[in-house]
Amino acid sequence: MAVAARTPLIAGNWKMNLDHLQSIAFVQKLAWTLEDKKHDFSDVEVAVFPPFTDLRSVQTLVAGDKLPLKFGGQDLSAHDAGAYTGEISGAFLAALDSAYVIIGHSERRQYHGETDELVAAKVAAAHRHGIVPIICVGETAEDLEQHGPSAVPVAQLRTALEGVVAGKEIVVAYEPVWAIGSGQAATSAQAQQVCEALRALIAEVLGDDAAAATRILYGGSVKANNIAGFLKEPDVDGALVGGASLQLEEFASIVRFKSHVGTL
Ligand SMILES: O=C[C@H](O)COP(=O)(O)O
Repeated sequence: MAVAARTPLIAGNWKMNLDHLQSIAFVQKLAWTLEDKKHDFSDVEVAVFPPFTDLRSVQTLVAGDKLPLKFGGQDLSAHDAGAYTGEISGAFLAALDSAYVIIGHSERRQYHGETDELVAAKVAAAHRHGIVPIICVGETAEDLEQHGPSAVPVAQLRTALEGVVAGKEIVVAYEPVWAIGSGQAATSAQAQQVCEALRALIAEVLGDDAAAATRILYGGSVKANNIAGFLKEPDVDGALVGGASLQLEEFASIVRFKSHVGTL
């Protein structure tokens, strides 16, 4: 399939790490490090996903210092307002200038019982508030053994796409559950195989133009020493990084993956 140019996106999911003071220090240092290395943010986009309690601090810093970093929430509510204790509305994330929101991360599915249907409702909520959802899909080791590499992620995405508002941007993150935090990343060929299947599904459901424009990220034990291998694959457009996004130099090196080409 001929694809349009897609700006790579390196997204750092901090999970439940760094409080609001630590977030300010980290974002400042990350911006300085990338500026020092003359990183071109229009060439490779960078986004961080702090805990909710950090978002206002990060927004204030990014806006005040006019930093070219994007940021967003790690989740949002399917509801917009009301008696939903503990939930965070997409309206609140939008009011803090969140560009993106992560939806359906495997840890939300595993520890909070999130279903594909709820993920679809959250995708719709993100689009109602003008936030680009990063829709996470991925198979467990058991799924892989029983159903092969693409069946479960494709089925998860098929349902999630029911929440998409026509014409609005999405990002998809393929994260094999067995690769998350395990130190055992998928091979770039494995990532490509599933990302290609996900792009074919997007073409089937949303059309060829949407498929060509949609960025598909790989996530799962991404490090500075394997990122360039993933990004050389035609259907991998970036990475959703967990543990390594908390290590300043490592994350900055992942962002600068183009400088690793030739070291593979
Ligand atoms: O959202 C990020 C993923 O869960 C990957 O985490 P990891 O890079 O620590 O394996």
